[in-house]
Amino acid sequence: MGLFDKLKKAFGVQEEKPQSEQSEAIKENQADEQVAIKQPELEENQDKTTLKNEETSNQADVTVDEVSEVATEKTVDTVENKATEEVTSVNEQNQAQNVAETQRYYHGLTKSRDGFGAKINALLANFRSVDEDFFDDLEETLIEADVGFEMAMKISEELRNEVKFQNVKQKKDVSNVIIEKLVNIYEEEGKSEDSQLHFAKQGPTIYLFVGVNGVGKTTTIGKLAHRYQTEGKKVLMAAADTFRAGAIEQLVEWGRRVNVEVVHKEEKSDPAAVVFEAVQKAKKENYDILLVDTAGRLQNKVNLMNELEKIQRVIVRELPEAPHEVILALDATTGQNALTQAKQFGEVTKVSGIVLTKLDGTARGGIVLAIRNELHIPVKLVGLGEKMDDLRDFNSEEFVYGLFKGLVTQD
Ligand SMILES: Nc1nc2c(ncn2[C@@H]2O[C@H](COP(=O)(O)OP(=O)(O)OP(=O)(O)O)[C@@H](O)[C@H]2O)c(=O)[nH]1
Repeated sequence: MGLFDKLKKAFGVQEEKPQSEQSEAIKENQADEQVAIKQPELEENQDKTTLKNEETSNQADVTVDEVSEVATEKTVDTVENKATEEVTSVNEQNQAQNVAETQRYYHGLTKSRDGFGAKINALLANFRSVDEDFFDDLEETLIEADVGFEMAMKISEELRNEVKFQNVKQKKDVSNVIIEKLVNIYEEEGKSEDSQLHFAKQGPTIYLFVGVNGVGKTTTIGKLAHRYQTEGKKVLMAAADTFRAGAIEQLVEWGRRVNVEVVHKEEKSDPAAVVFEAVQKAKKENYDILLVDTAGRLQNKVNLMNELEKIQRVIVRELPEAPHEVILALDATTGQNALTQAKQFGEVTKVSGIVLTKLDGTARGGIVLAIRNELHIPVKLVGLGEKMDDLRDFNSEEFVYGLFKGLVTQD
């Protein structure tokens, strides 16, 4: 089933209620709805549970082969019950985690969802017939929502065809077709995208963070350090943004807050020297992961390129497979500016993934679609708030649900 069909199926739950009751029902029954959204996964989990139960029960049969029949029945019963209880509890935990994840995305994308919904509704309210003026307005609306110029043109073109072939007759069909196109193009473009964060097979993993000041790079590094530290990993950070004294202090402060050591030197020292020291320490003292903050001065591209090349040379000399990720931090609230920054950074270094920060603070979540369609760099992490655990692995489906929930209507 395609992503849009899943979306329709998931949102079908709301459609059974009258329009006026919907918003109240959404608030009250959010948890129920999240479970409904996850139904295919639930079914899948239940299948797995049955499988596991069958395996456990087979193992139990072998164990009790040599004992008396009565004892056998009792033992099998106990083993089966215990196994079922254990699997059920794992299942419940998974379900709870899925619901929590859906809710995070849903809340984190409130501004974007409302902004996008309002734009589409305003557009639909303004036109009587689907004519050329409508298509002009549609293109403008989509560009304003930051889905990107190319995508806006593509959707407008495809909608023209649908209208021509009479597949679109009513207003509600129009908004469905717009979202269907957005979702389908987004899904199609992401087929070969790898949104996983990669780790070293052995020895320390190194992530290099790039991005201009103020985008939330240091905050992301701090949040990630906290995540890995909580998972029991040995984490180290390197303050290789030596250009600004403030940047060093900020990372040191994060280190204090999350109880992670930070390698740093004085302001204006050679960033590659900081990285060299940090990599040596990570190797010698068996750290699992090293997170490197760098200065993102795009104003002087040649300097930036030289600096990043030197840092990477130092890393590769010590650990030939590293860095395992070069992550570009982009601020979602800056819209198209973020795309421009990504293109410029792409010219100076090979970026393996994007962390899109402050997604909770923007009404233009469409930027995620534009990044995929125009840049082909996977978004690997998203910032959905200021709290430490508001940094999430990017989940494409949750994102689409969170952005379009309530905008799709049933036939
Ligand atoms: N709402 C929200 N705020 C965020 C998020 N990520 C970062 N911020 C805030 O954005 C502001 C700037 O973040 P910083 O980490 O200081 O930005 P940074 O300084 O780019 O990093 P430097 O490149 O070192 O200058 C801070 O107030 C953060 O709390 C997010 O996902 N959501």
